[in-house]
Amino acid sequence: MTDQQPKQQQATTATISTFSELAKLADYSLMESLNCDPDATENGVDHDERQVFSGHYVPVKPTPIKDPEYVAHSDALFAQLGLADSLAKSADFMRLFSGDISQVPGPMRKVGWATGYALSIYGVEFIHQCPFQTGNGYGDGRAISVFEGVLNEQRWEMQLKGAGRTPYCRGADGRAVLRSSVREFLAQEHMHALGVATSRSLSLYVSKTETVKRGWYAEGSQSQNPDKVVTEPVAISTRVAPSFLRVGQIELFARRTREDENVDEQRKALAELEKIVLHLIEREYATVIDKQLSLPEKIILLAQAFRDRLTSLIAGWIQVGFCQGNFNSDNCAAGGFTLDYGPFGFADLFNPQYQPWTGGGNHFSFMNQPKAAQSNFEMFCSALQPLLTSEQDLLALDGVKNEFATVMESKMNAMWAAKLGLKHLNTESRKTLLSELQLLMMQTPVDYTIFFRELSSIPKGIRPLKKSFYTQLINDNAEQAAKNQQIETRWVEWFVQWKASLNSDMDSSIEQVSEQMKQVNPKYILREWLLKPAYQQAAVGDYSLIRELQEVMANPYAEQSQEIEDKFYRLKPLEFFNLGGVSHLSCSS
Ligand SMILES: Nc1ncnc2c1ncn2[C@@H]1O[C@H](COP(=O)(O)OP(=O)(O)OP(=O)(O)O)[C@@H](O)[C@H]1O
Ligand SMILES: [Mg+2]
Repeated sequence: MTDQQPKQQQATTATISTFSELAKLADYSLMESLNCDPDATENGVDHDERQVFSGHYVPVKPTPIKDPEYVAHSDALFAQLGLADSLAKSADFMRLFSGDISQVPGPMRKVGWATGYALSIYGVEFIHQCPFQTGNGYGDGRAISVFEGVLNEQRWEMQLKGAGRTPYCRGADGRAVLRSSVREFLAQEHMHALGVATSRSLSLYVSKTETVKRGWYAEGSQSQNPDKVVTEPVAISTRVAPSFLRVGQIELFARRTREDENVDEQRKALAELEKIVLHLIEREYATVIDKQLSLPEKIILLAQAFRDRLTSLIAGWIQVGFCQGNFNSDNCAAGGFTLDYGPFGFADLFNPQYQPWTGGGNHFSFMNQPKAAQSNFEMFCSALQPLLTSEQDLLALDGVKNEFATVMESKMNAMWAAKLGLKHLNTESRKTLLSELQLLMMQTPVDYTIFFRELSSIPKGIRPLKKSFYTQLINDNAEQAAKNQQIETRWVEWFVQWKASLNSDMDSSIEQVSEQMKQVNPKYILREWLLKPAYQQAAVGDYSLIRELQEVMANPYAEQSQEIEDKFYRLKPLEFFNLGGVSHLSCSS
């Protein structure tokens, strides 16, 4: 027997197969350094909207959904956490993750918590839009964390979404509907499978009897805004991440340091800011920032490390065709991963201005995401400033901030180069190769995923690439035919240039380069028109499409069966163009 075998056996026996074993792993020790809202009721039955003036969190008891039914769980995340699959349908587990925390065994607490955060949109602070005109009403309006603990040597937080009102609910119901919960549940795990950092999906339960009303689109509607009120079942999905700290949260405490003229209040606010920043380091950056360093040293390293993660994240989004849609600072995880799958979308057509959310505007569109991230990063750096006093430290932080665009650009270049199978895009001719490709993709237009996947096979000519062309969208008249001919000629020229670059970079076999390209150019992507039938069927109790999407989208870079290919590796059907709820959507809740 080798050394390896006993270890593997140990890993198997470490599986958590009962709820009480999971509960035993609860560990709130890091939270103890944080401040609880002094005005909160201790048992968390605090569900009315109100201003929260201070403290890092508010104890809140979730409101369970009525008659919960199991919809889905992520077997990939269960395996990573060491949870047995059988738990997902067990009574205790289901009770908690459908919102009933009243019966959990210790050391788990019978109360959850919500956090406040500030909001800035594209670098502009939003304060007066909160119901109290102070900014003290913004925060987790329907997200409630219920567990923090160490599983498989990593600390995780588990957070219910749609578990009822919190003091930050701003008059809303605190619920999430099945439609948006299915979208978020599937997208989170798909994103992980795509290799892009993200919060994860644990479980999804729906109520068999409780519904809420939401504005949505009538069948076949092309309206921009919802034109119908629909009654939808409520659901609770649970997401899991090392923490749910957002840029907006750091901003909130920084803002408070300059709000009050009273020196004592300022000092208190500064202490709260310092605590949340140290907590962020502990939760998200403990492995890269040494505990022994001084506060200013930690802060500069934190800014650098977050910049590194955030720029990689955005390059990852562009790589896979993802548009977050609403990339405000409150939807920007300070750990540098994807958070809040509300108005998101995976692009069918390549369009730099792709923006699935009708309320999002151009500034959060597909290719503007690097800029949106930069605004969030700048707000993050400004929020750290009150903790630095020396000129030298402030200059160092400014340096980290100012280099964002350069770092972002180099990550984008590396990402495009990888998608094209090239080693770099550093020369002028390579840059032209990329810009001409982007222009051609728009003018043709092409399906972003299918194009790069077909290119990854390194074809001999452009014919296979045409599989990605949306020629169906183009009018068939003489003028258009002439244009198409010109575009075709430009494609051929582009292809010849690309092949020449590929050959000049090639130091391994063509098969190896093709294989590498297939590792960054997914074959399967969670398109909105695939999600729609899945949540529609789920609303009538049929979860089979959700299961199928879970399986297919868990292996987005793999070749799968012919049947799967025929069904999922397809251009967007014509009837889905301009369709409300598919091509575009209003808010997501
Ligand atoms: N039905 C609702 N009830 C209470 N609050 C809500 C509801 N829908 C949205 N909110 C709150 O409005 C704010 C903005 O909504 P947004 O769509 O970004 O959030 P979300 O999808 O609920 O949140 P998250 O960022 O936690 O994924 C958030 O603070 C959110 O908690
Ligand atoms: Mg949000």
